[in-house]
Amino acid sequence: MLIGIPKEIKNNENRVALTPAGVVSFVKAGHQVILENQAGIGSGFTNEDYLQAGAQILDRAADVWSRADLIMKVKEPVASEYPFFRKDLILFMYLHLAAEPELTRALKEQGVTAIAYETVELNRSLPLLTPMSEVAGRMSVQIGAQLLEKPHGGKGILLGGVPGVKRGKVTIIGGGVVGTNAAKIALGLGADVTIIDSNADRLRQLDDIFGAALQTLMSNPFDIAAAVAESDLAIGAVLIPGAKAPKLVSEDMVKAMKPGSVVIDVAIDQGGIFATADRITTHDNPTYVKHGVVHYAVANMPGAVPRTSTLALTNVTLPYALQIANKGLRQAIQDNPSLRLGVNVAAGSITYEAVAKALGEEYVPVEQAFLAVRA
Ligand SMILES: NC(=O)C1=CN([C@@H]2O[C@H](COP(=O)(O)OP(=O)(O)OC[C@H]3O[C@@H](n4cnc5c(N)ncnc54)[C@H](O)[C@@H]3O)[C@@H](O)[C@H]2O)C=CC1
Ligand SMILES: CC(=O)C(=O)O
Repeated sequence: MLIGIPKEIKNNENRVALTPAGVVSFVKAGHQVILENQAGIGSGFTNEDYLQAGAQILDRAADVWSRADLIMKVKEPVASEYPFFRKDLILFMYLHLAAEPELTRALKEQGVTAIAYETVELNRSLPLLTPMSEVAGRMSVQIGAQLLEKPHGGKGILLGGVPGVKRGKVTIIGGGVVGTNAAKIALGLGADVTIIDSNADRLRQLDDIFGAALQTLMSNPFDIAAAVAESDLAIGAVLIPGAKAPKLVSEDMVKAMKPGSVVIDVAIDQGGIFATADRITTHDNPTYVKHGVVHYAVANMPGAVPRTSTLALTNVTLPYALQIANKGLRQAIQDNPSLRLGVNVAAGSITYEAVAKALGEEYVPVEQAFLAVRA
């Protein structure tokens, strides 16, 4: 198979979908890799590194897209990439389609097979989302702490406090991978941390992990409102796989926060859980102020720490990509139910139920979608 790696073009997205080590694995398995000029440079990998690994470098993105059978990227295609879509193309990358109706339409119209990293599922976990959630969870507190500083628009609070002065309050809504990693860093800084989740078993696990240092709360509007109102930093970390994020924090709840408080909606890639996170921001211009509260809503947070993120992401995506290349797509998804769950669009249909529901469209199981084409 011919695997294509375009350079990421989203704002400040410095990750790349394949490392030179990944190229070696593909080449050893009898495949070819074509890479856009300088695609890896933001992550510290030069053209020379890729050439030595056995890849071919092409100058133009259009050539990579038009020649490859399988395009691996990190982030979802942006509008200028839609013209590259074609019927026999396989895409493997983050897609977040519940929040991307235009992209979904373009994929369906062109008959592309689109596999989303974020819905590949193994033993009730999301192995291709996990490492980036670890990164974003840790970053959320690092960034929140900085935004709370006065020169960054915050109320001038040091999250850990100092002896004789109260520590800052952090509320994390969603206690999965992002939430747990945010809690780790916030507790490490000495903050007063509360995690809210709708899953009682998850709250028990968190209590076992962190002990009395962490306050756990069951998710309901009353407790969310009370916790958010008294937070210096509130973090959105809820996920219902494939679906649009539920708006758990209303505009009134945000209005009840003190001026200079900070909201980091990590779940913005799925639409966000704060009603006031009404736009996606970029690393160039990451914040805006609404009701006196500083909001951060960057959908590609790990793109700012690309060296760590590229290595962590490609560690987990490569084995799945190799299965697609070695067996062909249809055999690979037949043999591996985890990978099958990643197929969001195929043969002109939406093949992931939560995405179809979020967009108000018909859901067609992937086998049926392929059969319809053959018939
Ligand atoms: N902005 C960015 O750059 C990044 C965003 N993300 C996003 O962060 C979000 C969270 O991801 P993960 O932590 O990996 O997901 P996860 O599946 O590990 O955790 C989600 C948690 O939300 C909880 N939850 C579900 N409904 C809830 C409700 N009504 N109230 C409270 N909790 C509820 C679940 O029980 C679960 O513990 C996702 O949208 C993911 O795509 C992840 C990485 C980077
Ligand atoms: C999860 C995701 O969308 C990201 O890492 O950018």
